[in-house]
Amino acid sequence: MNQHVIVTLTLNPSLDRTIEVDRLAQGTVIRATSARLDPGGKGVNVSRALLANDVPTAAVVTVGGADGDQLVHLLEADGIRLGAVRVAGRTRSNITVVEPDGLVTKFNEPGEPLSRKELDAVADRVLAEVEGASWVVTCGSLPPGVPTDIYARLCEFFTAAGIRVAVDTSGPALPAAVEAGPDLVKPNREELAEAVGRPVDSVGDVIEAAEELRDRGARTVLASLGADGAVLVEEEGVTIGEAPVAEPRSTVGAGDALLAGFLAGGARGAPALAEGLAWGAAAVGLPASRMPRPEDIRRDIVRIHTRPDLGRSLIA
Ligand SMILES: Nc1ncnc2c1ncn2[C@@H]1O[C@H](COP(=O)(O)OP(=O)(O)O)[C@@H](O)[C@H]1O
Ligand SMILES: O=P(O)(O)OC[C@H]1O[C@](O)(COP(=O)(O)O)[C@@H](O)[C@@H]1O
Repeated sequence: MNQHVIVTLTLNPSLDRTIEVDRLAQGTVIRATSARLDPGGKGVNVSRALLANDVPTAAVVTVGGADGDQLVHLLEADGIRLGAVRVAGRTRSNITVVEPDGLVTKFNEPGEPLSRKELDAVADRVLAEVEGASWVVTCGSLPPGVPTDIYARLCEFFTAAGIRVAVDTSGPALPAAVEAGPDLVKPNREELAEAVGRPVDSVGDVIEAAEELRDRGARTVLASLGADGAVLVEEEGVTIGEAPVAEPRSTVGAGDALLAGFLAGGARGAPALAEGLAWGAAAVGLPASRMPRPEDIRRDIVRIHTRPDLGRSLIA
């Protein structure tokens, strides 16, 4: 029975290698103080977070080469319901360097091209998973050469089939998907600014940009703003909140945890934004891209602003 499963699609997943260093300095040899390997990619992380919190999920991913085998191995070890589509190109590795104050520097590989036949196989695999699903979550960057409108086309297809679609992507794929009328988009500040073609410097700017994406087709916009929390703009109005983290450990995957918590909250009838903020904050307090478990999540730190200051400048 597939009822209420949240299906994620990651066309460009990764092995996420995270190293912690005392200080990042270019042109020197730096000894890492710790190293960790996680399965990665935005949809993969959303599924990992949902699974860790007992929300039914399935992850569809492309996998290639020995690194693809390792990705499958890591996800199977986690117990994720996996739709792995074998492709010719090697699965990429993304490297994150974390400094003691939680400052993150990321090196994301572009990934390898997917052929038309491989894309058709991915679409077939998603179709096999989605029957009766509550959401399809299409996530992450597109590998080189993949048509920019692929998320838009998937969105039109699944929306017509009565399945809600969430999109978390960057670059030209985001505005293209917005036009296709997804139920939810989750841009971060940079992605939002790029999508509207102007800077987003204050909470008021975020709301204006999110409203523009709604005018263009997105039903709901969940804009994530790092340490500034998140802004939800939907038909019912605007909700703004944050969940402060005293000692950030790693922000990698925080956006994915926010999105997973938001979807899980909605599915459980809990206030979705508050749940997303609690999951996002919990992810920030954990090393590398570790996804929070129930015992990591503190709902008491979430603040929903009833009288937000719309002129407030964003932190960074
Ligand atoms: N330094 C931080 N302190 C507290 N929460 C944070 C911090 N960084 C990120 N978050 C939480 O994680 C969410 C996603 O982070 P953000 O950087 O906006 O997204 P992404 O990871 O997609 O770029 C934020 O909306 C917020 O809830
Ligand atoms: O597809 P992209 O944009 O290159 O992002 C992939 C990376 O994003 C992550 O999903 C982390 O996401 P965020 O830090 O943006 O929340 C990593 O697991 C992965 O390495």
